[in-house]
Amino acid sequence: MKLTGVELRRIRMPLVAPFRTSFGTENDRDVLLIRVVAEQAEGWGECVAMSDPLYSSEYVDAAADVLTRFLVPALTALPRLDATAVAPALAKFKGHRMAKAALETAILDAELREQGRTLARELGAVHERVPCGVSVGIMDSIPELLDAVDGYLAEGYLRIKLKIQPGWDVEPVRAVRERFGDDVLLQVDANTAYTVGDARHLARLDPFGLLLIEQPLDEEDILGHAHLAKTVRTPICLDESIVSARAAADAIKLGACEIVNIKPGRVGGYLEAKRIHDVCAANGVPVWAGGMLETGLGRAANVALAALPGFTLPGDTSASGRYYRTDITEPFVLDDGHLSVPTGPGIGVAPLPDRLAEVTTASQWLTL
Ligand SMILES: O=C(O)CCC(=O)N[C@@H](C(=O)O)c1ccccc1
Repeated sequence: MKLTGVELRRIRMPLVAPFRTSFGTENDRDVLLIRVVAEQAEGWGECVAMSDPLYSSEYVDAAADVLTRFLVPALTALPRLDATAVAPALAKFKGHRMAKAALETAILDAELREQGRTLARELGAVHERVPCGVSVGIMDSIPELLDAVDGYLAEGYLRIKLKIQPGWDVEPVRAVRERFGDDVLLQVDANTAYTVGDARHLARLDPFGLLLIEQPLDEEDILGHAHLAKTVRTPICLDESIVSARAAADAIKLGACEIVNIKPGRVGGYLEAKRIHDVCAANGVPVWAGGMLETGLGRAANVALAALPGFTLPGDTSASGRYYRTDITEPFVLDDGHLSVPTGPGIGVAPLPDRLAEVTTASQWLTL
């Protein structure tokens, strides 16, 4: 593929409601999109970095900078450019996996559009629609939480994920179980808010039949999670810790997790995400698709990934309306608790020009 130009497009999308996690509250998303223009087609990628380095070390301004100064120039030096050449060409730059993922996705989207092939097919998808879960933030009160969960269950979500932190964990889980019963698929996500000294406290979640406890400890505390697994019966799932297929293999071998949340932005792109899926499948470890409040662009690609055979748990692949009143693509709408895998070439969706213009805050054209 011959690139003729790359656009860095910044958009601001208000959330339908504040989204609170153990590391902060999001009221709107400042999103960096990448559009690559090749001779035969163009492609889009969404950078999932947040505005502040609170989920991981990455943040949007840094992603825009590293793309402009290092990542995009490195690609223009390549004799032959296709999606599989991107990660090797960028490997010399340390970290910045979300920025790298967005660029690789845009190249992959353009390449697949040129060939008339879908991302789902490219990754090895085996389903045409995927079961959807929903992530529920930390709330000001238990009644407010129960109302939110009630609404999501009424919308048809097949799995509830509750954000937890010290002081908001056992009681909210108990309240949801008491109100909605034992059959609701329920899991919790701590976003690294606990320490291994909290093992006995976290074991108090065991009686509630949770699917998993997601990332209770620091992302670098792999052995801490392995130790925790000896005290807590509920399966441990890792998110922030799993930054590559190698990290997944190590964490599994060390007994640090029984389940993995795969987020393409966190691991450097959809090709690495597929490799993590394969490593987990080889070890009998179920995976599910995580989310980073993506617009319809990232959402489309995540739904394609979630259709791979090893994705046996509902993901955070919620409808567009979970976060945005109006998406920048045709909205993803829940149908009987599922989202359909896009069938168009590439990621299968593109921004609606008028809608994109409404939310655009900046645009930078990188000539190559
Ligand atoms: O449904 C979604 O897209 C969000 C799912 C979700 O809870 N994401 C969490 C996470 O830690 O997994 C998150 C929220 C905000 C920022 C980063 C990550």
